[in-house]
Amino acid sequence: MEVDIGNALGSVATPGVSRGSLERLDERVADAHERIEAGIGDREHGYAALALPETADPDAIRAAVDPIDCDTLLVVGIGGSALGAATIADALDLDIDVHTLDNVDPDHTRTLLDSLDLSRTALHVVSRSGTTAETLANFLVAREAMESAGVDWTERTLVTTGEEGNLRGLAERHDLPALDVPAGVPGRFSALSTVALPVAALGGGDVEGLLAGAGAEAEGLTGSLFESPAYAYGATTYALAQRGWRVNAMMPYAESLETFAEWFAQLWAESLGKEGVGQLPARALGATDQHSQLQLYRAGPRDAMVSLVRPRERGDVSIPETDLEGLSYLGGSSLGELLDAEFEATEASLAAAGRPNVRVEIDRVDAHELGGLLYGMEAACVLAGELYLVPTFTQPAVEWGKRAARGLLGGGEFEEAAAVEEKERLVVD
Ligand SMILES: O=P(O)(O)OC[C@H]1O[C@](O)(CO)[C@@H](O)[C@@H]1O
Repeated sequence: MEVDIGNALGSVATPGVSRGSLERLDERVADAHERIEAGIGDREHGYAALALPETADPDAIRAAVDPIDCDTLLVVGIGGSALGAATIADALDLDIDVHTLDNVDPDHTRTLLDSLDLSRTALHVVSRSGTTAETLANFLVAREAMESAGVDWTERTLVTTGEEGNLRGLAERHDLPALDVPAGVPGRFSALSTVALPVAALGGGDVEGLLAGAGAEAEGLTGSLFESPAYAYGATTYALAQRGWRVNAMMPYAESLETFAEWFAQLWAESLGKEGVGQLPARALGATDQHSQLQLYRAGPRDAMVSLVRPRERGDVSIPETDLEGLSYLGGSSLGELLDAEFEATEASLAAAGRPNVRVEIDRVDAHELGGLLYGMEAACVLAGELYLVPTFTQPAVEWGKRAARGLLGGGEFEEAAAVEEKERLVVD
């Protein structure tokens, strides 16, 4: 990935980041890089994610999926246990249909299961903890649907999970093919592992290409934001947040990268949102959200930076010549040219309003470039966590709600459940 931070500088954005500040910040980047390298080398919790280009084992993943013959894959997982696979499936041309069950909306789950030929569908059930309620509930519902359809689910279910937990027990009891989640890799950093790569392996995708792209980005991690695109992105977004730009709108200009923005949102929010700091990741899509969100990013509170992402190469569709009044300027050009013009125009429009934005470019949306983009954003996030001085690899704040929900469902005594009952009420209807 290539990162252009020109429109984050003080000469463009108000407030922006001066070159002097970037140079001073680069001293901290050098220290942080040493810390990160040491963590990678020692396979420390969290940092181990940045070793995946070396440690992931495509052959083991392929061996696990080889027995499974399907036209459709249903990924049953949530958060980091689903978003990586969904991003890969959305971006790459796979020869299977991929659906994700990453919520417990009864209508959606029912409609999706009813729409599938379950005899040609495989399940990939993914949970690092092996205890996540939504994932296990959806698995039980999907399994029952397969049984009702007379389909032997044990023939078509792959599991990725930790050493312990309900899911591990289930896999052993039914002798299901099971992959281990990589040690020391939090869910949101696990796209390039046994958590998400099976979708590429099952769908004829280029698993080695994904890892090679990530590896190339890893080689680019030097101790300076002026040399490493990932660190340039991580350091600049941090510096902008310090100057009040607390929202980061991730805006890819490719439909195939829409889910990437969702994946990025978990990475950025769950890693950096703690101890009162962090940046709110907003999901946007270019050019579509120029016609919905851009007004706010250009003229709303001075708190939103925009990250514009695009592939330099893409297929294209020419726009037919027309003599329709006012449209002849479009005739003879192409949708790709229009999209690129929109990208550059939006970038310039934000700059003209003194609103910071960062450009992220990849050559094209393929396995290699996607691997590099995912890895680059993970490394950017790890660096930003070092600069924010927060524990990047934990997410303690999500546990309160889990205990409350479990208590409400009779899954044990939890004071949080009681707090739900005591909700303050001022109902207007
Ligand atoms: O893989 P698991 O343990 O089911 O967790 C799913 C997701 O839930 C979280 O723990 C948040 O609740 C995320 O960090 C994680 O990606």
